[in-house]
Amino acid sequence: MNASLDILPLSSWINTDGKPLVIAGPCSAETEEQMVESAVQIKNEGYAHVIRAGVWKPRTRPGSFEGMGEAALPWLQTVKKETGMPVAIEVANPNHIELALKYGVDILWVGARTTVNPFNVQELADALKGVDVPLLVKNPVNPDLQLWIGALERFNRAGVKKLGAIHRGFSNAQENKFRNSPMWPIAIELKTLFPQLPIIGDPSHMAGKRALLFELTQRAMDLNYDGLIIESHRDPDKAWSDAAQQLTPVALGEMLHELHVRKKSYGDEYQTQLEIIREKLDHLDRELLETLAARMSLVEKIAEYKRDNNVSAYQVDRFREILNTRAEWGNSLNLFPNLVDELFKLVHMESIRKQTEVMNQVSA
Ligand SMILES: O=C(O)C(=O)C[C@]1(C(=O)O)C=C[C@@H](O)C=C1
Repeated sequence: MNASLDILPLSSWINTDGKPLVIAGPCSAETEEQMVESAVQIKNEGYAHVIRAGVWKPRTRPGSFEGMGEAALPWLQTVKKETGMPVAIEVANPNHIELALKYGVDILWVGARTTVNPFNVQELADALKGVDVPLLVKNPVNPDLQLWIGALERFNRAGVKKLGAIHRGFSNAQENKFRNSPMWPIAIELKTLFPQLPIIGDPSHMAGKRALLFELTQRAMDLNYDGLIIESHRDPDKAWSDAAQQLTPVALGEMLHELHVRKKSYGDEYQTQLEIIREKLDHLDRELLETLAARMSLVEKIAEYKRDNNVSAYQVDRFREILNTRAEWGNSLNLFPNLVDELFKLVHMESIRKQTEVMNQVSA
């Protein structure tokens, strides 16, 4: 894909002493007292760099608490005064941006339900022209990487260089363990395309419940995310929104303490050892591809034979047999069953594509 983003590194706009950025705070700003008390407790735990709060809440259905709106913004000024920490809120329209800037909000984020709509995103981007404020863009609710990239591009083209992405997971069509499925490969692909783009994990919205927070947070660290945005409330069970997924500031501190924060690399000796193993991997990958290419030429041979005899490309019985035997072989080699299953489904799809191409070739 031909795309590029001209962005500044995270460390140029916030100092985290080389640690992952931690943005913590209540789902919603409910009262000034709740906001300040939650923020002071978070500050006292010593792990967070930024206090978050929801001021305007996009809710699935009307009637639930939709945020305190502008009234909550002076409370965030009090939070800044009491803690000395920067504050971050979600914005969904140009008016939100204007108010956030008027009240000195330090970092903005765009929610998943906004990222999904390019008209909306463009309006926000236009409102941010000439404004020097860091902006984090949540993934769209649907698993569409292009839409996520499109939103990042719109902001970047409007001149937003202090830019990052928040991975909050994707809406589930069916019952799922997670409130929003992480679908990690989508975020990995984003990072692969834009290595300089900071990625912040949002385990709270992926999890939907406290019990799942740790595994998601650890996974984000294992994938070398640049930071975390986590909901924390002085009294989570009494929270006006997202009660089940919020942690007390102390519980959040305990959870972060348990976390293994991974490094990107580790010294010369480590690097030398790694290079030796990577060389072996290069060799094996090359062999893997040569084997695949040899397999494809046999598949092509079958295609010609099938074409001459007018036989269909797809052979269900043979494909089922392939899946079963390869699953057994994989099992005996200690390979993860999904890997073997998906690999052969992918290889088979390519066989079908190639065979239909060969079989439908108009002869010269
Ligand atoms: O065995 C065949 O008939 C093939 O064409 C090969 C192959 C394969 O890739 O292994 C491809 C398509 C069929 O559906 C089944 C198997």
